[in-house]
Order: sequence, then structure tokens, then C-alpha cells
Amino acid sequence: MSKKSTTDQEALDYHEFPRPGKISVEATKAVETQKDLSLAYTPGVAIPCLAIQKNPEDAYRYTAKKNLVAVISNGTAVLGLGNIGALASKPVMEGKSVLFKNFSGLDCFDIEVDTQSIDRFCSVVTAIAPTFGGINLEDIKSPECFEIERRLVEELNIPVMHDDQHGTAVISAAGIINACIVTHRKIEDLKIVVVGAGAAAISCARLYRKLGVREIYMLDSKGVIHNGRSDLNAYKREFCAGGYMTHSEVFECADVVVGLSRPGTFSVEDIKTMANEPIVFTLANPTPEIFPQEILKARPDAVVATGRSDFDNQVNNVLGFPFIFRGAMDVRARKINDEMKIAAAYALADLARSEVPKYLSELYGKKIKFGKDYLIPKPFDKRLIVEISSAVAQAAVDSGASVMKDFDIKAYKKELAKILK
Ligand SMILES: NC(=O)C1=CN([C@@H]2O[C@H](COP(=O)(O)OP(=O)(O)OC[C@H]3O[C@@H](n4cnc5c(N)ncnc54)[C@H](OP(=O)(O)O)[C@@H]3O)[C@@H](O)[C@H]2O)C=CC1
Ligand SMILES: CC(=O)C(=O)O
Ligand SMILES: [Mg+2]
Repeated sequence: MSKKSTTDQEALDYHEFPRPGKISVEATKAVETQKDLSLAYTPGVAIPCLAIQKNPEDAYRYTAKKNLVAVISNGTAVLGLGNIGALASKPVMEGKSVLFKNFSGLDCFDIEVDTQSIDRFCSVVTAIAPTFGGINLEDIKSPECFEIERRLVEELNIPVMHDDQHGTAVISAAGIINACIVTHRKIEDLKIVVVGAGAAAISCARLYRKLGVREIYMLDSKGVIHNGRSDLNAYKREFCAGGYMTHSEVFECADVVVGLSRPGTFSVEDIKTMANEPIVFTLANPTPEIFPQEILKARPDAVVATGRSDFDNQVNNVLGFPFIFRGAMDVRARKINDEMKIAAAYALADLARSEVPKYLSELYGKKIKFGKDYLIPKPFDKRLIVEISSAVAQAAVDSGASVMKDFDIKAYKKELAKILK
């Protein structure tokens, strides 16, 4: 497969024509007569306003809040492109909005906030939060993203999740669970190298530990993170290797490498020294740390995944955020906790191991079957919304993140199945 599956001009044309951008707003009520206008606007609109003033819960009844997510970025870590600014991040945020709508039926506004100050960013998000039923933070650089998410989760009573952290953690965890099955490994025996020590890397490594992984080495732009370094923030310090180790040493006999950094941060020479059937996830976007064909040339026994849509095994948070928010919002969870993330990871892994519907094989032009080249479901799998959102909703109810009474997962699954019909 060539390194470039689409041309730059195709990408620009897609975004420009037939009208600029990727999203629009649609009305859900008719406003065609004087009577409609009197109901939708003044005087009729005053009635739900006053109802909501009296009982804020009524916002979920009379407005679009229940089904509306905000994708919010300050453009400081856009894909792997770096700090390109709020405005330049807009195509990515519009893209996430489209994916919310198409894959989970959630409506979405993208909001680009032009500030690098944690205080200012949090006060903007807090101020606009009443509009939304959930807030997906996106492409905010580390370490600021950790403090931003912590504060907003604490302050707001709707689900807030930094997608690059937790979406990525859930999907890569699902990929690792299934790669272990394919290569006959136990998760608790894995030696994992995480290349990158930013938003995605730290949260992925935290989730791997929660799944039972004991041996994790992390690298940042200065090398291996170890006790002897004095330049580490508190988040990186969680992943200190005991003593000094070289870059090459951590790769020796490693079972898994997860790249969450930028192109070229590790090499095929590193992969050559890994264990048999190495699990190699090169997840930097848009350009992976190493392209799959180079990995497979050096190590034909490798199990490989990227974050991109044009290769097999797309380990990308698109498999997470639409469904995690759908499940969390439908049961009015106040938070997205670890139980919900772990439930999502196992549900994703399980789904990949079940028989693949014919329409997916037709869409991808080949027979798709669980194995080395199909570790993780395809984004167009219509069962994702049913299986992942229901697992998340059930975990929210079981863990107390939602106080919903009488949650009926069977009935909920039936409702979910109707969304993409
Ligand atoms: N597939 C997917 O679903 C996702 C992929 N990603 C991708 O992961 C990458 C990182 O994203 P994110 O965590 O948000 O960004 P951050 O800016 O938070 O983190 C980037 C990290 O890369 C590290 N890095 C840079 N150069 C090197 C190097 N030579 N060796 C080792 N580490 C290095 C940085 O080190 P330092 O701390 O020293 O600066 C930093 O820790 C991006 O390419 C992004 O597209 C992110 C989310 C989802
Ligand atoms: C996929 C994604 O969110 C990223 O690369 O930043
Ligand atoms: Mg992102």
C-alpha cells in the first residue's frame, strides 16, 4: 500500500466543495406558519424558558441539550501537527463533529478557543457548558490537558472527557487485549514500551496498568523516563523506570510498542530486537512513527496497527468517543469513570472477535475475519453503537456515575439499534 492514499488536492477539494466545511445545523421543528413562529419564537418560547428557570432539569426536556456535545480545542496539540492554533484546528474539530453525528447520532458543535491559559480555557468552557449534554476536549497539549480536564470534571455535572487521553486509551487497550489473544500472550506478562509521554501516552499507560500490565517503559523527546531524570513533570514521574536505561535497551524483548509521539521516534532497528510476534502500534497522526510496510518488511511476524483510516487495524479514538458519550449521556452520567472506559475496551475487543456482517466485508472489498489484520472493529460497523454505548451505560449505572433507576439494557440496545437505521 502506498504511503499516500489520497492527494493533498483531494483533501482540500473535499473540504471546500460543494460548500466550505463539513457540518451545518438543521432545524428539528417546522417553522412555516404564523402559528409555528409564535410557538418556536416569541411568545411561545417564553413558556419553556420559565419552566427551565423553575426546574433546570427541564432543559433536557425542552431543548437540544440532551443530545448535544461540544468538541472543544485550543489547537495546542492538533493530531501530531503540534501547536497550530485554535483556528487551524477547526477542520479536525468539524471532523469529530461529523463522526459524532454519523456514528452515534449525537449532535455536535465544534468550538475553538483561542487561549493557551488554563484558567481562561476552563472559564470559557464552564461558562458555555449549560448549552451541552457532554463536553469532548480535543487536541490540547500536555501537561496542561491534565489540569484542564481535572478542573472541568470537578466543576461540571455533565460528562467531560479528553478524547486524546481516554478515547485513545480505550481503543489501544482493546487492540492490545486482542493482539494478546492472536499471539497467545497474557496481558499481565507483557513488556510494553510507550513512545511519547504526552496526553495520549500517559492515559494509555495508566489504563494498561489498570488492565493488569506490570512492565511499562515510557520515552519522551529526551529519552527513556527514569528515576535519575530531574526534568520530569508529575505525570511522567508515574512511569519512571528504576535506573538509567538507553532507548535501545527498553526495546529488547519488548512484547508491545505503542507510538504516541511523532514520525521517526523509533526505528525498524528497535523493532528487530523485540520479542517474537511483536505488537507494534504506530499511532501518531497523520503520519505514523513508522509505516506498516517498513515494519512488516523487517518483522513479517509483527502485528501492526496505525491510527489511520487507510490501513488495516485502525486504532483510533473514532471507535470510542461517539459511543462513550452516547452511553454516558443517555443514562445522564455525571462523569466518565474508569469502569466505563474498561467496559468500553472489553466491549470493543469482544465485538472484533464476533462474526463480521457481510456489508462490512463488501464495504472494504475483502473478507474480514478476526486475526492479525483485524484486531479491532471497523468504524463503519453499525454494531458499535449498540455494543459499546450499552456497555458504557451499564457500567455507568453499576458504578454509580449515573443515578438512573430501572436501567434496562435490552430495551436500551433496541433503542440504540434504531439510531443508525
Ligand atoms: N490514533 C489515535 O487515536 C490517536 C493518536 N494520537 C497521536 O499521538 C501523538 C501524540 O498526541 P498527544 O499525546 O495528544 O500529544 P502531546 O503533545 O501531548 O504529546 C506528544 C509526546 O510526544 C513526545 N515526543 C516528541 N518527540 C519524541 C521523541 N523523539 N521520542 C519520544 N517521544 C517524543 C513528546 O515528548 P516531550 O514530553 O518531551 O515533549 C510528548 O510527550 C500525535 O501524533 C497524535 O496524532 C493522539 C490521540 C489519538
Ligand atoms: C485521532 C486523534 O484524535 C489525534 O490524532 O489527535
Ligand atoms: Mg485528537
